[in-house]
Amino acid sequence: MAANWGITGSARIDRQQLFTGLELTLEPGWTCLMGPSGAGKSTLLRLLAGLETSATFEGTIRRPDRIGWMGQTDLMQPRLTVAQNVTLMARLAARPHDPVRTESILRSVGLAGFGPRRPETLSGGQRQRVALARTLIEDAPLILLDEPFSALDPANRAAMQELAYAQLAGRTVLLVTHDPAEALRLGTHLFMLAQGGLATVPALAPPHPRDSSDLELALAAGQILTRIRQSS
Ligand SMILES: Nc1ncnc2c1ncn2[C@@H]1O[C@H](COP(=O)(O)OP(=O)(O)OP(=O)(O)O)[C@@H](O)[C@H]1O
Repeated sequence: MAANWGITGSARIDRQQLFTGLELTLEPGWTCLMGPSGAGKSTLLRLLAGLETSATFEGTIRRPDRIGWMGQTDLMQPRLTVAQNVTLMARLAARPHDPVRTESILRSVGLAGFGPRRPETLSGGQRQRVALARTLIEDAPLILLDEPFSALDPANRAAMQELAYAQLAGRTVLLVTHDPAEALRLGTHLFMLAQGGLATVPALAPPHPRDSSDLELALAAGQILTRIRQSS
């Protein structure tokens, strides 16, 4: 249940107003946030997560106690094994962690048997799968994703979108992305942050994730790209 999670308010960095009077309430499922570079998307996501930002924020933030986070970099600790990286948050918080569950989650992201390996032996795509496993193991109801697939090659990106969509079923997900096609594949609620405000963008009808070769998706992605370029 998404208990009215979201953000209402205004934010600025020094004299630069990022957004004013913004109201975002997250519905269950996938919400995608797009917009020109520098509009404040990452800042908004970090505010929602309770992470440090350079922004001065006035307003209210409604979020659950536990939040899952996945960014563009996998933040893996090179000296730890894959399994130790997946359970890092539990280790830091001195919470118990179950090796059987860790292996089961690794299997669910296509990394069965990878637990003892070191991060340097993994490809970029495999490292993002570890990052997804680390997000899944926390079992948070709200998941915030900041461009997690953008550094991957197109085939891996499409595979990760589908994997994340399947594995995060039932959660409330907010994805920040530069890629209109990614937003259209995954999102049931799409928004654009531009010129200090939030605008609704029409989403495609279910089923999601949409096929990446979908013609309707390609056309809509082109239109959104034009809109982003016009507002930057
Ligand atoms: N530490 C900082 N000090 C000063 N200005 C900052 C800082 N961090 C971000 N900004 C500015 O705040 C604005 C919003 O940044 P933010 O990263 O939230 O934008 P974004 O929409 O996520 O951009 P992008 O799509 O390029 O990642 C930008 O103009 C940026 O230059």
